[in-house]
Amino acid sequence: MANRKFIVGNWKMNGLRSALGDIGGIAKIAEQNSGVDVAICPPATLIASAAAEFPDVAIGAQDCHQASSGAHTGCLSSDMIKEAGASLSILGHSERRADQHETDADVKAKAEAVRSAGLGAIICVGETEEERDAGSAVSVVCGQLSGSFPEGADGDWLTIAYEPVWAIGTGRVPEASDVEEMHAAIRSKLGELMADGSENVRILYGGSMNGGNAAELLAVPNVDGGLVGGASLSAEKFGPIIEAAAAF
Ligand SMILES: O=C[C@H](O)COP(=O)(O)O
Repeated sequence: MANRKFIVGNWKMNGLRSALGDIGGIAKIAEQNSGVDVAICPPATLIASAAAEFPDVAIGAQDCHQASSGAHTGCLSSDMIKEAGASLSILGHSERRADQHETDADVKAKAEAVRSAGLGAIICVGETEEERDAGSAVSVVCGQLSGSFPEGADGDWLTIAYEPVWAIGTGRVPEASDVEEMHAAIRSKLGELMADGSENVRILYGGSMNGGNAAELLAVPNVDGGLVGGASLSAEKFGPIIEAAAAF
């Protein structure tokens, strides 16, 4: 499984019903590049219609509450996103860690809830610019990974996304050597955290990936795909990334 690239679009808080056509366009490109796994994570309001209209592309959520039900106004459970048609959820994105104060413990609980529902999880980790400048990027990211890691995980449903916070939406991308160092550290940490199957966990890079830099980033050892924000919002921009992944 780890030899198939995985390209995931995170639409964040973008997209009304009028954007469903873009998902259709992306689904078509995904179908033409069947050697790549592709998923789109639109806002929760579009999950059901996207999943119904485009059953051949994986649709994911951007978050999920750790509880199965209860007094959590505005939140969605893993069963709810599954019923809507999601097959996976992004968890612990740095924007949620910052804006909603999500902790590693929250992300771990969310991942366990997602697994219980039979969904895939993409757990996000990444350092701030200050942490990188201080030389602590690898220890920060490995610490986040350990703290966010679900109990007893095997490799089949789990993906890790390394997203340096300072590269998200900025047009700045780390040196390939820095990406290589971090992905190797994550791979090694996964080996410590998992009894077996760690080699099957895909590690995505995220942060200003686009059609112009995707091939170089995807060629870095242990980069098994991409988690793409701004460049996933249209088939025109996302297509070249999927096509770059298909070349591996
Ligand atoms: O989840 C996606 C990432 O935050 C990357 O966003 P970006 O591609 O707009 O930099």
